Amino acid sequence: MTVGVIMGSSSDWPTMKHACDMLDHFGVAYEKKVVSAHRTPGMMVDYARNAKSDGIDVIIAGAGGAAHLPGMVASLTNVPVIGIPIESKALQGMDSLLSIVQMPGGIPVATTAIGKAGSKNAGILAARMLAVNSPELYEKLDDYQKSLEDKVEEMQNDLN
Ligand SMILES: Nc1c(C(=O)O)ncn1[C@@H]1O[C@H](COP(=O)(O)O)[C@@H](O)[C@H]1O
Repeated sequence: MTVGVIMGSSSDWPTMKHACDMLDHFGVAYEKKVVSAHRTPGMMVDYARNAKSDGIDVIIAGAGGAAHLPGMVASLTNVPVIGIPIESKALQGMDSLLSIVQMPGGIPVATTAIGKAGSKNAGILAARMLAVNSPELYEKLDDYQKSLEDKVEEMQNDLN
């Protein structure tokens, strides 16, 4: 059970880190790599074509601007791809979002929100996908959900 975390540039890491933090939290194994559809197209094709045989069950792909990486990877494998739109400087990530979310029918990418929260959710979503075959992981996700309830209760207590 391994997640492949890929990103178009190391400059995406401050955002992508939040997905990895969640995978760490749930004890899900992952590998992380810089792979770019634009700068390393050959490497991207090899990565996506070999993902299944390399034991990768879910791919989390983050990219910013003309964010073609998640969609291109999804076109080359049937391993599910979660796309994270990185918050770009010029257009605040709207360019990344629209590049990732508007896939043509037939090649799905599960697109998250822009930036940090999206990245965090990508990590949780990958864990939820893997939990289909792991009661132990499902239990950890239940515990996490419960911890969110506890946090809200604390918030309420702070208000009182
Ligand atoms: N969107 C893509 C792809 C791709 O989609 O293949 N490769 C790099 N990039 C993005 O370019 C932005 C700027 O990269 P640099 O900071 O390296 O100049 C990054 O957000 C990266 O994801």
